[in-house]
Amino acid sequence: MEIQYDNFLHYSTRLLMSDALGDIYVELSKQKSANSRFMFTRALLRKHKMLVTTLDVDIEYNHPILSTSLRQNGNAFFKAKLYAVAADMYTKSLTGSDPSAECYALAMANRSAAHFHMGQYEHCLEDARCALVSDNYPSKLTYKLYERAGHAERMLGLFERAKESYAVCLTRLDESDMSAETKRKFKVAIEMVAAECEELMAVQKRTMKTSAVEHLVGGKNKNIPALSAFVELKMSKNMGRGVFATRDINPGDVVAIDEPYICGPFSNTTSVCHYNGCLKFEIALLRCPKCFLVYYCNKDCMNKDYKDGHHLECPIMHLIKSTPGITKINQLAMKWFLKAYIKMGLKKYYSIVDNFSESKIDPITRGFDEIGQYKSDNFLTAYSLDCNENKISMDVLFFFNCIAVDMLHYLTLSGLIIPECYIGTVGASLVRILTVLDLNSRKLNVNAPSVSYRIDRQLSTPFALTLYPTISLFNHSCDANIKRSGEISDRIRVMKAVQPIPKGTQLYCTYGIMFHIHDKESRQRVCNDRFNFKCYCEPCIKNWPTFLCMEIKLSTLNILNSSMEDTVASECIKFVEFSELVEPKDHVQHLNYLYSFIKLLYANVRRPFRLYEDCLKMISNAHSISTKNTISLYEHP
Ligand SMILES: C[S@@+](CC[C@H](N)C(=O)[O-])C[C@H]1O[C@@H](n2cnc3c(N)ncnc32)[C@H](O)[C@@H]1O
Repeated sequence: MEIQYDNFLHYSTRLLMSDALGDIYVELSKQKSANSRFMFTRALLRKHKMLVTTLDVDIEYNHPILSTSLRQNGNAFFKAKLYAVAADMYTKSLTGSDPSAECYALAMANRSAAHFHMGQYEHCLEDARCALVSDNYPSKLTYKLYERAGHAERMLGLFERAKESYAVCLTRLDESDMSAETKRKFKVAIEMVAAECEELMAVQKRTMKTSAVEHLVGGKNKNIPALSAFVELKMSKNMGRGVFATRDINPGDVVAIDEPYICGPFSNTTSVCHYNGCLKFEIALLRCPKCFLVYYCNKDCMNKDYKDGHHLECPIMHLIKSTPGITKINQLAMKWFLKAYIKMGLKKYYSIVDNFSESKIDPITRGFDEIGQYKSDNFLTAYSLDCNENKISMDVLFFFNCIAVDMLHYLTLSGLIIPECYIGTVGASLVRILTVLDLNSRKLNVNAPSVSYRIDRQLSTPFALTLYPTISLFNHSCDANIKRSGEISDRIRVMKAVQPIPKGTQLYCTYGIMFHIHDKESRQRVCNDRFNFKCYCEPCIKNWPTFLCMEIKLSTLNILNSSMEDTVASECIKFVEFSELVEPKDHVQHLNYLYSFIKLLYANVRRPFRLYEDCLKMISNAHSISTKNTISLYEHP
């Protein structure tokens, strides 16, 4: 099996070097419960001194005299209008100073001014914001930073934000040591630019596109509010629980609108707010002034995150980032654990995870609350999602236990107090959280122009990792009949039917593998290696050919209903003409035509059939640009 975890051999190699690897996997498999597996692993890592003993990191930077002199050199270059050289000097000054010291904040502020003069408004904002969160920036100069931030925002077209910055600037004027007359003139100038922003905002509003609001077909499901009323949960022999249609569902129908239970940044992204549930894009985020590793769109998110657990996570961020496994999953697991633990308190958290026993629950009602509701914002719903804890091999399970031991140990060093009698259960819960995320977490990508402020800065990479508990109920098919709709950066995820789904049929999404692109062997390998299951979808069972080997012409072999042959043949000719004439960006305007064509083929042609797959692709692509992210989650007509 291909291992996708970083540093997978980290723990086993260290044990091997201490001559202690022995029969560890056999011993682990003998442990009767998840708690005892965790305690066994913890004892082993402790015995072989594999746990860190201190949170201290050796960073040698605090040369205030050198820093100050470099900054003063920078100021001289700045005065001579040599802004690039000045910025370089300020950077050198920053390198030598303690991030919590005044000289650091001053160098940052001065560099923001240099960036402004070079027309680098995004960098200017980044630096200005960084100086503003410092407790040591002189308050008599704060108005200047807000003025500069406002100017940079105005240049970037962020008029509303600029107006806010100017407003704060005016409130900080009293702290300045300007003369009364200078202050008066300064105030008039700021009020003028703020009024200009107001006018530009009005123009922006007039030219903004109106957004569509999505609704679940048939309204909300009574028991699973993020799903449509036209579906139900049912068990199937090969796939466990799954979502089935209780009425005919048409292409374009919305079948799920889900919000993440938990979400976090994808690796070191610095353009999206790290606070769970925000994920707002910003040009210049605020950095946590202590760990410098977490970014926020504003102070409110920073404060909320601190309360949700960042105060415990902050001193150990550098350790979490270097823990083996998948860093972003480890980080998300830590976030999830702290959020739940802090919200519920130790006793309640302990009792919930201790009472949870997957084997004792009816699989169909797993994750439902006491009043029969399955809600994506509920801890137990997310916690009871399908995970591979009982399917993964012992070496992988040992690896996850080691990560959980490390993470819990960091937390105790960071000040979390967990009595010894609770450690086994709490540690085992962390292993479960890690495995749930490993199977169910999804990437949130970005490649849409609307999330990038500059055309030349368009991104196409994952920016967040998320867990959607209701969408995780959908099983996979290499021929998905539902797909996500809207921009791929939308936090609220909308799933729409892309094919007809007759009553009684299962709704399938894709876990990233599609029959028309990947052959059966490679699909089965990914399902097995990445998700630990053997795929039982129709294309796998019937070994459907990939796109290039697919039937392209109509014949008696693929026509299901001979009385419809002529109609289907003439519609196919029209469709080919359509594909040649209409550009992909315009398919969205022809969705009703595409829906009717795919319905005609679904009823009359045996699959796989090339034109059906072409039409399916067009529908999926059109869905990905046909909606915008103003979606009301729990409101239906
Ligand atoms: C995200 S969960 C889907 C919901 C899950 N069936 C449940 O009972 O809650 C993923 C798991 O469903 C099963 N599964 C999903 N798609 C499958 C497929 N095409 N063939 C076989 N099993 C599948 C596998 O056990 C997989 O680990």
